[in-house]
Amino acid sequence: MLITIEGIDGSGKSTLLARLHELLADLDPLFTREPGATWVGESVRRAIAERMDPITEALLFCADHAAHIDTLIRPALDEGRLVVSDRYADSRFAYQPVVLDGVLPDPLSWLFRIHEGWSIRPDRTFLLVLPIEDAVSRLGPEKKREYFENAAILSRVQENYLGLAAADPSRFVIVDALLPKEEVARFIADEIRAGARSSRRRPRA
Ligand SMILES: Nc1ncnc2c1ncn2[C@@H]1O[C@H](COP(=O)(O)OP(=O)(O)OP(=O)(O)O)[C@@H](O)[C@H]1O
Ligand SMILES: Cc1cn([C@H]2C[C@H](O)[C@@H](COP(=O)(O)O)O2)c(=O)[nH]c1=O
Repeated sequence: MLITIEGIDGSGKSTLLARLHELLADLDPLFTREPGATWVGESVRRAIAERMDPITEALLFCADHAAHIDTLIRPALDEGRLVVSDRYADSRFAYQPVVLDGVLPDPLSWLFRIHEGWSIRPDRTFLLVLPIEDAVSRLGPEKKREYFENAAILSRVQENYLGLAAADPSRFVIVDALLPKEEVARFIADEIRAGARSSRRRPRA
């Protein structure tokens, strides 16, 4: 079963993942992330830091996703393991349309087409949602942030996430990221456990 955790910068994903490691340890999940689970992720970080052109950046994120699926996600799913990824394809569908706005006529369709035929659809996606000003204040001083991490961009990214969730309500679970950390983690851990139990009863398609 493939679970993904999504949300804007500062929504609490890393904090949540650290707690899920403890709460779900008995299920022996593969915890992984994008970008950064493969060496391709290092080129992505470099592209972000150097403000490479947006198409190069988008394609590097996609290359990281392909390598991530090939080397980690597919093998783990084939072994029947639970996989929990901190960011996944929806990060592309939420962030890159903002960065590619004005560069391509229809960035989201372009991104969907690039993923077609090889990406693996998550079984469930938990989307952490919070007011932009809370996310930005959690991120700390402006000069230390990556260029995505400003209120104007994050507000558009969160709108994109909410659009994706509205279009796919059976996959997305929207979670109030202002709730106390422990409440967020326990709610999501319980949902993952319930999903894992029912997927054991169902053969994989
Ligand atoms: N539910 C919460 N309530 C209050 N503060 C929180 C909550 N979750 C996380 N935080 C705090 O918000 C800050 C950002 O959290 P975290 O690094 O987990 O976010 P993130 O989504 O992983 O960000 P990024 O995508 O930029 O890596 C941290 O200081 C963390 O302690
Ligand atoms: C996977 C992915 C990520 N991003 C952005 C989102 C963040 O601002 C940075 C780095 O991710 P982190 O986990 O918060 O450190 O990259 C993106 O724009 N597109 C993507 O596909």
